[in-house]
Amino acid sequence: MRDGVRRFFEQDLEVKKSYFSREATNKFVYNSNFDLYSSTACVNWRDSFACYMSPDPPTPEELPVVCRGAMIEHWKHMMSLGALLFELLSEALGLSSDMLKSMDCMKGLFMICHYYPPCPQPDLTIGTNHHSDNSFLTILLQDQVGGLQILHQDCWVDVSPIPGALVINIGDFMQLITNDKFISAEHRVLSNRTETRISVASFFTTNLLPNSTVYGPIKELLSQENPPIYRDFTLEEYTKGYVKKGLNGTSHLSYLKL
Ligand SMILES: O=C(O)CCC(=O)C(=O)O
Ligand SMILES: [Fe+2]
Repeated sequence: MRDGVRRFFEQDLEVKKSYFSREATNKFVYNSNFDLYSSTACVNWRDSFACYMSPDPPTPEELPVVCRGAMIEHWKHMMSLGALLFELLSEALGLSSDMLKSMDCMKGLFMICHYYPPCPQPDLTIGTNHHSDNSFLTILLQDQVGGLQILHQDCWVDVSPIPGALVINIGDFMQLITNDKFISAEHRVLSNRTETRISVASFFTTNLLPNSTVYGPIKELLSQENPPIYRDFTLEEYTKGYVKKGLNGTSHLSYLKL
């Protein structure tokens, strides 16, 4: 998969250009900084391409030839791993194992592939600014370069790459529906001077696709001692606000606080 991502970004510029778009609901888009024009957040040192893989998978022809096989293969693995993770998380909440799946938490899979070129002055920029993901869950594949950090007790901690390992992040939607039982992971990516870094983030969300499903804190998790913290929302509504705010280091969760 990482080789496929590299092939896409390192191919002929004219071919790459044909995929460029800022139309966020297009099935496949290639651009730099999705929030470049929508927010005042600082610009990040990376290019990305993204694709809506579920619920309506692209035809192979809709994907770039240099990475289409890898993307389809990776997506299938993400769907089966996602199913297992949602079952385990449901059980961890004391709910029936199919609860999160039955709420359509894995209806949408939005795959984002990042390419972080080396930066001559890494201290003056950042690869990906401080944020938590607008997903239920994100499965992240990173290469061996490093740079990913997670915020733990107000300190940035390196998430050092482990060969063969994936990073699983709880996203904002999971925090919202579990009424803070699970907390979304705040993270960022540093730039480096010498090496290109590649990562693939598989977001379980329908993102900006029309989706009228209304989510809110799961009733079974609420009680008199644990009243709802958040109001109901749709994934589309949340994501629109999230894109507008951009990756500016502040959480969008407070927007839904009761
Ligand atoms: O490149 C990475 O390791 C992280 C990317 C990321 O945080 C994201 O796509 O939300
Ligand atoms: Fe992220």
